[in-house]
Amino acid sequence: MSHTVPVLILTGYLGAGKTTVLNHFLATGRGGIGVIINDFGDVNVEAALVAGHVADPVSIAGGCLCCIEDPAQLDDALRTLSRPALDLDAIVIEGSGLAEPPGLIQLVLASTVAGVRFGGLVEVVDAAHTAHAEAGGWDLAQHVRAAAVVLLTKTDLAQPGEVAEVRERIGRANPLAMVLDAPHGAADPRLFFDTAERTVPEGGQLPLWEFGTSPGYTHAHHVRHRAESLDVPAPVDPAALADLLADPPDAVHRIKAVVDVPTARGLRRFVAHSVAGYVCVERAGRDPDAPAHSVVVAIGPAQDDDAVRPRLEALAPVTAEAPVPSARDLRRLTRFLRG
Ligand SMILES: Nc1nc2c(ncn2[C@@H]2O[C@H](COP(=O)(O)OP(=O)(O)OP(=O)(O)O)[C@@H](O)[C@H]2O)c(=O)[nH]1
Repeated sequence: MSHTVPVLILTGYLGAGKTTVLNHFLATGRGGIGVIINDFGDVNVEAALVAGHVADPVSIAGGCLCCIEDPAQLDDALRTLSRPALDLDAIVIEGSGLAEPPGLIQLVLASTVAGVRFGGLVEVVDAAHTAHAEAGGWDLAQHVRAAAVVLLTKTDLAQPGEVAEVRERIGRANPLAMVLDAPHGAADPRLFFDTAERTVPEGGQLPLWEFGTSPGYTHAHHVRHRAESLDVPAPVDPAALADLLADPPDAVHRIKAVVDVPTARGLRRFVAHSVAGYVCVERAGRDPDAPAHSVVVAIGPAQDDDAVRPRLEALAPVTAEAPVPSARDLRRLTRFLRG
């Protein structure tokens, strides 16, 4: 049989921890891994969050892969990454936070690229924010049903009893899935390969592909979400950003930002995340000669009244002439720094 590269699908609601799992996997795993990333918004921020761990993540932005009508973009990416010269052990597709697992599986199964095969689906579930995700239209049962492995993140933030309850609900929806705690993405990378190995079912094994081809499955377009973004050649106001992250408009579940902030010692770059108002900020390196650049994306269930745009616009531009933010304003952002 000719060699085919397994394609693993990584799904999970907005901010569940997919990139964290992927980065942990890439940092601790062995072998060559190709990565395909799908951003829901037009601004391609996800690749920057994975970059540094992998040579060239292939990025598909501007919409959910599971909704695209023309799969050529995905096939192009799979064709590129499955070239024998690259000799990759696996390809991981990180779905956007809105991707429906069956839709993605279907897409991989329907791929015309001869060098790949479907290698299983790993669903990442944020154990601390399921209620918020469900309020946004995410459906736990629907998401875990097609998974071979379910990874529970944010177990460190969950209330007592919350993790057990989520586990129990997952068990009811998909008794055959392997459910594992993966705080801060810490899952054994071998799992991914094992998942790939288990795609040919033996006695009772979940026939994963059926979820992608089941005649009973019609792609229900996910609850309409809106991504608003700010992409400016300028630094942002750290205090306004801290306020937005910690107290986002109701319609926003997820914010991710890669921003420059002016300080007394020049521009500093930060990566910031907010999931249901839970904030995490990290420092990032920047080329001192590079011009200022800030990207902020806010995503959530669409609502008619737009409270999001003005909050984004309030972040920037911070011009070269503007006074450097006070140490107090800077601390409002840096108090969320991890470690
Ligand atoms: N405390 C805690 N934070 C976590 C854990 N896993 C992920 N995070 C944080 O949650 C935030 C979102 O994580 P990501 O990995 O970017 O989530 P994602 O699912 O890729 O996000 P989208 O691509 O926007 O859907 C980041 O700040 C992570 O550091 C965890 O187990 N515990």
